[in-house]
Amino acid sequence: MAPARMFLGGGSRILRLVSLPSQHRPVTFLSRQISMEAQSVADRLNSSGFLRTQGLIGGKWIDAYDGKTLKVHNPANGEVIANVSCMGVRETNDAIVSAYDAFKSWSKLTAAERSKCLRKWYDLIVAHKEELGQLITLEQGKPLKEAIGEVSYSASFIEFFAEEAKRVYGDIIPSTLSDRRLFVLKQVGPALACGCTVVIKPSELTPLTALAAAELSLQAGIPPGAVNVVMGNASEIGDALIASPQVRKITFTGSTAVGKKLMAGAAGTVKKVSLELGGNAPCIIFDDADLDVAIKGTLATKFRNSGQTCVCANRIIVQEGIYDKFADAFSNIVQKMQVGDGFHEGVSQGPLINEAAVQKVESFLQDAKSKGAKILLGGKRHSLGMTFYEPTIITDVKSEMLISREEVFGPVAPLLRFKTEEEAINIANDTNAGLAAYVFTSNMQRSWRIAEALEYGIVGVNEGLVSTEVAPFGGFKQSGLGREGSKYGMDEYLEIKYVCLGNMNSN
Ligand SMILES: NC(=O)C1=CN([C@@H]2O[C@H](COP(=O)(O)OP(=O)(O)OC[C@H]3O[C@@H](n4cnc5c(N)ncnc54)[C@H](O)[C@@H]3O)[C@@H](O)[C@H]2O)C=CC1
Ligand SMILES: O=C(O)[C@H](O)CS(=O)(=O)O
Repeated sequence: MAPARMFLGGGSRILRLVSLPSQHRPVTFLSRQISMEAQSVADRLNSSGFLRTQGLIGGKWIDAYDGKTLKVHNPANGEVIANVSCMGVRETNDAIVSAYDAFKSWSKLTAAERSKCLRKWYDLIVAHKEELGQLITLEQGKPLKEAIGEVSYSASFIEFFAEEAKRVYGDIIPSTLSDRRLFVLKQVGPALACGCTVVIKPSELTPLTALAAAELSLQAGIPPGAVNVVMGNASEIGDALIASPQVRKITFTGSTAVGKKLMAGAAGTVKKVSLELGGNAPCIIFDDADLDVAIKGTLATKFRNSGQTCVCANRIIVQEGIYDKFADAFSNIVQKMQVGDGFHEGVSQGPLINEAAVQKVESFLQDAKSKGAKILLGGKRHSLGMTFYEPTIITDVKSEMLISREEVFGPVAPLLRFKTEEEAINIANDTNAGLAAYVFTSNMQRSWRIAEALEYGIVGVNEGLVSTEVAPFGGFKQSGLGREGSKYGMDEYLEIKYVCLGNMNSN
């Protein structure tokens, strides 16, 4: 059985999908240009062997075969944190072979043996959550407290699946004929937990966290080749993984556009595919909502990671009776948020990941204003410069505006207005996305009606932070395929085998 799995997606997210070997080699390097604060953080991480800059193939940290590197920047100040290996097809194919070879032994361990390795990895990650959090803030920009929280949250998936792996049960099927016994086996499962081996491609914007996690997973005793990490030329790597018949499963986290490309490519070798794609979350607020609860929940879902998560509220749809009151109260809270470097105490809004992200926000706001939207708060680049953007609220937003049709993936809260429950549902469902949705109401019956009517894989009722390892995470429509986390997450990595034991009446 060909085992290798491919993971594509954001750096720290990788923690949620897999477990990652090392020869302890002094990690070379750092750019001489980064600022004092980031410098001291980076130096500490470097000296602790945490700052890995090479790819991991067959348990060895290696440079790109042609020596090419790519720069990883600190989005808070644009400075180079590290130069990491810039890999392509050849390295990817070698990583696939490593994973394929490692599968033969790794998959033969019992679930209990694998579970021990994963539990050790979980313990190491938790023991180093400060360092991993610092890496996330360094390369992605989010506030340190939020970054450390993300490490704990991500690690909880390893803990969960280490346990869940031991509960992959099969079935006995009552036979229709007396001379045979029928049963079902379930084989292989979330990533390493159930015996898969993996090739990981973290985002080229945030590879350091995934590499550090691989360092820790090797220390946890996961055998060489079970986990491989390659980064660099995204489409080259992706195409190599997609084309290989040895890769039996693709799990991708990223934009719907790239997800569609990978899904199409996977057809060539009939690979299993899990896709965690783009969102366009509605956040519906009824007149009867507890205003404080609605404000708190909307703030949490809208501005987490400066609006750069797939489950961030993208449209805030407010019933007309509470619209003005909500807009004023929400604006009063949002304007108090502190924008700045994620390492600075009190900062809740870090920079956007890159200039392209800022330009996307600006184009969406331009479109909205040209169609009648009004800026209630913010609406321009922050005085800090770089890719910092002012937390923004716009009103009089309509469904036909770009900001309602696509995810802004930034700190912009568009307020739409509705009259009736039916109108709210129609507005909410009027999109190709279907990942997360939120509703705030004090009416229990209404909350059930809305939750059932919303075409979304995740629904928060009177809550803006709903993600957890124990619940299925994934979307309807073009937001993806399959589920991460929960017992349902196992099914994405399981092959179901039917066995018929015949000739049972002979001695
Ligand atoms: N559903 C979910 O759980 C999540 C979805 N997302 C979505 O991801 C998007 C934002 O993330 P981005 O990194 O900007 O998305 P992106 O699609 O540009 O990049 C995601 C990953 O795909 C890789 N990639 C890009 N082109 C590729 C190709 N041709 N072949 C193979 N790999 C390729 C990138 O290197 C990166 O690692 C948003 O749409 C967001 O909603 C983000 C987080 C979670
Ligand atoms: O990377 C993301 O956007 C996450 O999938 C969202 S969450 O799981 O952190 O809520």
